[in-house]
Amino acid sequence: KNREYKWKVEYMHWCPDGVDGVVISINGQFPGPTIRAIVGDTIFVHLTNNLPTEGLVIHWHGISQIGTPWADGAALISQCPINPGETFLYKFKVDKAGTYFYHGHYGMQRSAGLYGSLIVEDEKEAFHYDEEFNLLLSDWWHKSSHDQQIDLSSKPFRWIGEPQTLLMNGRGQFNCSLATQFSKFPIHQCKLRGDEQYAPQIFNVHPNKTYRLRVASTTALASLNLAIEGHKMMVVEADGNYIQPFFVENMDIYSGESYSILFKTDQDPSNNYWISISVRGREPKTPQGLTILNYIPNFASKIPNSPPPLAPLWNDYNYSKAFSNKIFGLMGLSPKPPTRQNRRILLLNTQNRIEGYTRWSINNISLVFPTTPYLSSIKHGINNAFDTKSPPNTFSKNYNIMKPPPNPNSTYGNRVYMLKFNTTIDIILQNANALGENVSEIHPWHLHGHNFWVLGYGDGKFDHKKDVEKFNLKNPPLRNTVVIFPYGWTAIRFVANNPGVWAFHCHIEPHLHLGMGVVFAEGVHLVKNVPNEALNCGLTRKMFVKDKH
Ligand SMILES: O=C1O[C@H]([C@@H](O)CO)C(O)=C1O
Repeated sequence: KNREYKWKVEYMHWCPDGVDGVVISINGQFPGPTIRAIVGDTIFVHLTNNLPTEGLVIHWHGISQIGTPWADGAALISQCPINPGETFLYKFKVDKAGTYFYHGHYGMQRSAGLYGSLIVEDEKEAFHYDEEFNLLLSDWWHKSSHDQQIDLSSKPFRWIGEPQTLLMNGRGQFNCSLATQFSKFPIHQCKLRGDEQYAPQIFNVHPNKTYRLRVASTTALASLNLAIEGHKMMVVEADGNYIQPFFVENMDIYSGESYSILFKTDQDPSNNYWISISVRGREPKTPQGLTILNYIPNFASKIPNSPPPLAPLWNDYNYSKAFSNKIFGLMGLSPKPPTRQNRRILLLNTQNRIEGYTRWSINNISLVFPTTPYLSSIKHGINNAFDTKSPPNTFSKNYNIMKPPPNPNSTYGNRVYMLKFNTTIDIILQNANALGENVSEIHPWHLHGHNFWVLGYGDGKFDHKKDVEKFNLKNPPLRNTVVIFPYGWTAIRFVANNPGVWAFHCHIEPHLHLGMGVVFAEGVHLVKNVPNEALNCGLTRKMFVKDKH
């Protein structure tokens, strides 16, 4: 079935957390409209950019874009930014059921609120539930994304700091709390009618039923821990892939990830319960995000009679690792990886300086985008569009990942990893110490155009002998986003079988902005005609776009 949408994107006054602000809206909505489709459908989004002075793209996070790499919505990789006033057609097939989302992929437009949910239903879902809810998680700053962008690009560097508020479906509370009576800090109880833009979305449930919660995180920065007070969660889907179901009391979710969980409303039906999200992996300065699981027929205003769930300590990384290590592919439904790889690429993640600017680098190169999108410059052999030398396949064996870089200087670059079509690629993401002593941060890495198998995680420096032997080739989960833990490594495998050019990057938006990503190209000669509307910039503009005047 074809599903057709007309979207207008513009700035709009909005009050996501009780403080007046400005968001990027779609058709007057924040978050943007939810797309619901059935596997096999074709989506048509006619996207009009009504931002007065900025280009725009939208990335369909988790959709493989097989045969339509120009619709991936990664600015200057798959297409030119859509100019103000212009309309671009995103046309792509949703070929895999799952919980997805979409978001801006140019500058810091995701931080500005350009996101929404994309749900692809299966013809017949593999598990039973009575009803489902959708929960899109994000984080919110009172400083505008423009100011943040300028801060990050300043000398001396100005970090954006922690978010003011965590949002659930675009709603949070900054000046008040739903849980004052349990709070250690003096803060007002929220007095809400329920129709405020920042009033929490209440989840209404009937006792003794099974619910599916589809949860996705599009945070700009925060890693989160999600809990439903008193309710065990069975995790059944990760990034649109079946996983071996397992039970948890709370779960970590990193930016770029999505999950489905099933829970039973088997608690005392005379009470309501908290649904909470809390910051992990960075010292929290942001209050917990809260809403209510409302057992019908209780009033939604009935505050639960115990405090909100206590999150694990922000720096209890063993707790986070234990969660990640519980995720396995579902036997029978989740495909197995090829047993051998053709190429192994090691990517060292470091924080660096370039001419006094603070940047993130991969194998000592900090990514900057060319002015012509890679997809068309590679397809048409335009070889002055970017640096066509091969980027480094690895980093120095002697690099001490436990210490700040001995020489913090790196360089800007826009090279591309050319992957031989249909070969199996292993990537080892190696974390290291950042610029400060004894600091190494969490980075969730997201791959466009593919799912990959997560073969393993480890502490310290990756060892080509011992660690490879421990790879899980039996039932690794398929994902499109995976985290690297502080001072650790993560190994993934994928098959380079999707003609196109694909970004692979840290999903923390300011980190991508500061260069934390790489670009892969594969089978570009097989890519059919890229629509001219995607080429209206850089060197392709003169070659392919006819002047209308
Ligand atoms: O990119 C980052 O910069 C700061 C800090 O490293 C320097 O201020 C931080 O916490 C990041 O994640």
